[in-house]
Amino acid sequence: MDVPVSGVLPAFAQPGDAGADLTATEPVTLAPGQRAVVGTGVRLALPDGTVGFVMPRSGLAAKHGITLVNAPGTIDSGYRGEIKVIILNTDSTETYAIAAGDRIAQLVVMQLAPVNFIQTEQLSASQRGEGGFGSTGYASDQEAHHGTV
Ligand SMILES: O=c1ccn([C@H]2C[C@H](O)[C@@H](COP(=O)(O)OP(=O)(O)OP(=O)(O)O)O2)c(=O)[nH]1
Ligand SMILES: [Mg+2]
Repeated sequence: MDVPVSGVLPAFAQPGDAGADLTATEPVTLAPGQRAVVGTGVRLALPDGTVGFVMPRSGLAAKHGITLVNAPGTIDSGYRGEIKVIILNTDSTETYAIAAGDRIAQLVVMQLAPVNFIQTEQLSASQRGEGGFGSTGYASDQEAHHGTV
């Protein structure tokens, strides 16, 4: 799909990538445990029926403990403001310095199913039923299928 962009163009690093990289417009230094809202300079007009998700970059996460507080951040199709990244340094000892132009997150655009929420008295039956939160067990050899929480 074509997505009109004003300002900075998100860029795919490789053909086939799901996420297009988002870069910081300004330098930011994050002390251990500190978060910051960082501009990307990207403004989009996502087509109706699509959503953008701002996702962490796994390299920054694995090497430096950098993640996003609200991962994934949701970009509504009607949003025309600057995409911002709510970045967090989870490392307990190391400060992390972001320079202007550094790739700090990635944008994944997806198509949505149209949804109408309809109030009802009774939901259809399913095999899972109300089971969740580990109801099927935690590992292949552990107590699986022991019912609901
Ligand atoms: O990581 C993010 C998350 C959101 N947004 C922008 C785009 C999105 O469309 C808007 C609102 O986001 P969300 O609905 O998650 O925030 P909210 O707290 O519910 O705000 P609102 O009342 O404006 O919906 O903020 C960003 O730029 N970056
Ligand atoms: Mg909202």
